[in-house]
Amino acid sequence: MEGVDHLADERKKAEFNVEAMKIVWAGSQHNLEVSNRISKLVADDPAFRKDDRTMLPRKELFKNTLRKAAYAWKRINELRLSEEEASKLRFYVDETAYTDLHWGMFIPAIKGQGTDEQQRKWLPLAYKMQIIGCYAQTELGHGSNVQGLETTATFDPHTDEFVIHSPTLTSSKWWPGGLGKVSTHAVTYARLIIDGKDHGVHGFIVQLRSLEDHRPLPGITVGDIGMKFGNGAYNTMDNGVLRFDHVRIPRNQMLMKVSQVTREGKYKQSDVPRQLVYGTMVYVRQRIVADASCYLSRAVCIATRYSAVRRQFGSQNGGPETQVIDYKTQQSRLFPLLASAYAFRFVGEWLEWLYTDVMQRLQANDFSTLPEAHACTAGLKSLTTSVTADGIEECRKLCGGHGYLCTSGLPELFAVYVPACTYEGDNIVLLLQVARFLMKTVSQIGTGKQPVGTIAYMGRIEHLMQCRCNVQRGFAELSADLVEAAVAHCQLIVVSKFIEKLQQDIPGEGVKQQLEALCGIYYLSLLHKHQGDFLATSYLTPKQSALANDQLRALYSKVRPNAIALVDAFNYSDHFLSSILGRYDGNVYPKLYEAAWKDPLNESVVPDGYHEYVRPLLKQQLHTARL
Ligand SMILES: CCCCCCCCCC/C=C\CCCCC/C=C/C(=O)SCCNC(=O)CCNC(=O)[C@H](O)C(C)(C)COP(=O)(O)OP(=O)(O)OC[C@H]1O[C@@H](n2cnc3c(N)ncnc32)[C@H](O)[C@@H]1OP(=O)(O)O
Ligand SMILES: Cc1cc2nc3c(=O)[nH]c(=O)nc-3n(C[C@H](O)[C@H](O)[C@H](O)COP(=O)(O)OP(=O)(O)OC[C@H]3O[C@@H](n4cnc5c(N)ncnc54)[C@H](O)[C@@H]3O)c2cc1C
Repeated sequence: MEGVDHLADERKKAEFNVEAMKIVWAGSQHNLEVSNRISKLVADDPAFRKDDRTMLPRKELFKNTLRKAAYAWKRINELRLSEEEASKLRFYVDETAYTDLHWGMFIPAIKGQGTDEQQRKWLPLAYKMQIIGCYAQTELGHGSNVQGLETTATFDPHTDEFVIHSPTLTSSKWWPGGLGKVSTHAVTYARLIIDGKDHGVHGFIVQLRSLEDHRPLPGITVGDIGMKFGNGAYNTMDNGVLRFDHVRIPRNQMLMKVSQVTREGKYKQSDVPRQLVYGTMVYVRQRIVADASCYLSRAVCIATRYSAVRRQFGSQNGGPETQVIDYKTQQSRLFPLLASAYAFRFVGEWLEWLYTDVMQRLQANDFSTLPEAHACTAGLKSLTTSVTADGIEECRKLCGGHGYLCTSGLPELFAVYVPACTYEGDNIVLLLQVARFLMKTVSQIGTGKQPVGTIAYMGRIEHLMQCRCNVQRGFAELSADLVEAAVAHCQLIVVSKFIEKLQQDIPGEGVKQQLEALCGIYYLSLLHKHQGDFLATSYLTPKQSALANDQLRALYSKVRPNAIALVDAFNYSDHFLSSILGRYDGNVYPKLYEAAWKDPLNESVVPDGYHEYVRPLLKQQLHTARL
């Protein structure tokens, strides 16, 4: 029935002020107001339609993305949107595009690694989109091992230029988003060679395509790497391949904040750590953590609403069957994900603060917190993206068969999100970085150095003080266990930031109580999952473990009547969710039925191909049957 809210009874059960929770989720009243305004702007504009995305062939899909990106830019300028509003617009348009890499990596790379003079030259062009850039680091042969990159940038003192070259097939740049078909420029990572000496990997601004006719410049071979996983999804992006054949660029196009090459060909390093060349990755990892809660909450919103609509078994005296959300098994799969969405929201806020703090310290030449910032961004990126990708898939299963339909919104959401476990650092490779940081900390505790920040707790673990460890010895052999330790460390950060959030003043009737329940679900479900470890190490007795499980079940019951309101607080429009199962009004069945008839296969009653391939079979069967 149109216009009826099938979830109205569920909404009436809420024991807290949903509007106040919306503010907590958005971060502030101001953020909520901007979100509401921009979300409506996008939803009301047919140019941002996306319900046909999974059905479009690649070329059409890609052209459509180009159209949307150009239109979004036009609207940003017409409406004079601020950076914050433009970024919200990109969020609600909800289509991965070359612009993500231009704004998200190309510009930050120039800002972070370019000198003031370089920034003055390149940033105004990039801000006006008079040049479009990408981040060309990964090669066919190496992604994780950045120091293994093979592209060379050889200084030619006669012409005061670098010669950028791809010496092998495996040195071809491979994967950069926006590179395949759109970017005019790339921040390209290459080994700096001066006078035969290899100075390691550095960033260079290289023009790839003509600003007149968009054709590749001499010496450049460039194209798209082909279709990726899923329909629609990440195929709106032109991930590219790029080869250089002795391409010359002026010396001043090496990004020279961290190290410089003089006119005479002298290599000089600033006082800043060379790891700042990796700074763009730290920035983007932080952004990815902030985004994880958005993707997870979206899937959880769909699965929660549908679980309240869907009924199976349990009818008494001809009454309605049981809502599947009332099954404890459904709750034990769904509610920890709901709790994780909130937990990731708060840890994302904290990480943004940490990143800003580190950047301010770097400005003042204080590099002391850089290793911790690297460990936190790498570890939390790994944890939150893994849980989110697995969580989206779990939400699909929680929706039963209908979750497998593209109209549920979940298959595309999974396909577009799952590469986050790989890009910006493979999740295991990143956890190994955290493990290395933890082992270094243990070795420093042994020398009497007190750990601070997110590792302060290690100083309170008695037996660690007696440990003497060499970071390398046994590291590879024990790396699988060390990765588990790294995950546990990151989970501890998430839990402690959730608890810190609860210590703040949180207005709104019942809001804090709901967040306390979610926080409990978050840590108790982790405790439940890893109870074997806790029991084996005697951190818990079997009795405590059983009590914790009782408490977890009690919290599921506490959250149950509030579940719909807790996902309403994410404040997602139907346009943004793009899911029949997750509709705000819960009017699922008529809309599923209606959508099926819109599928291109149903445009004709007899399908194309029937006469060639089906009818001959049927005729043959008829003949056999007569025999
Ligand atoms: C139109 C309107 C507006 C629109 C707005 C749009 C906004 C968009 C926002 C977009 C946000 C997101 C977009 C996402 C798109 C993503 C697309 C994907 C991009 C990519 O994937 S880019 C490529 C990423 N590649 C990687 O991540 C590679 C992973 N590998 C590495 O990071 C490293 O090489 C390594 C860490 C594995 C290195 O290991 P190792 O060889 O041991 O290291 P070394 O190089 O020798 O260095 C050792 C020491 O350095 C420390 N270290 C390492 N990394 C860092 C770091 N990043 N920061 C600080 N320190 C670092 C390391 O710990 C060692 O220290 P130690 O010697 O132990 O003290
Ligand atoms: C959708 C998408 C977009 C991307 N966009 C960009 C972009 O814009 N710009 C760009 O430069 N790159 C981009 N990339 C590339 C991306 O950054 C790399 O793919 C990523 O860093 C992983 O590197 P890899 O492919 O070399 O994986 P590999 O390192 O080859 O990983 C293969 C396997 O080996 C394991 N492994 C690797 N090293 C170790 C180790 N030391 N110890 C234990 N196990 C290990 C990994 O865990 C993994 O299981 C993108 C990738 C994707 C999928």
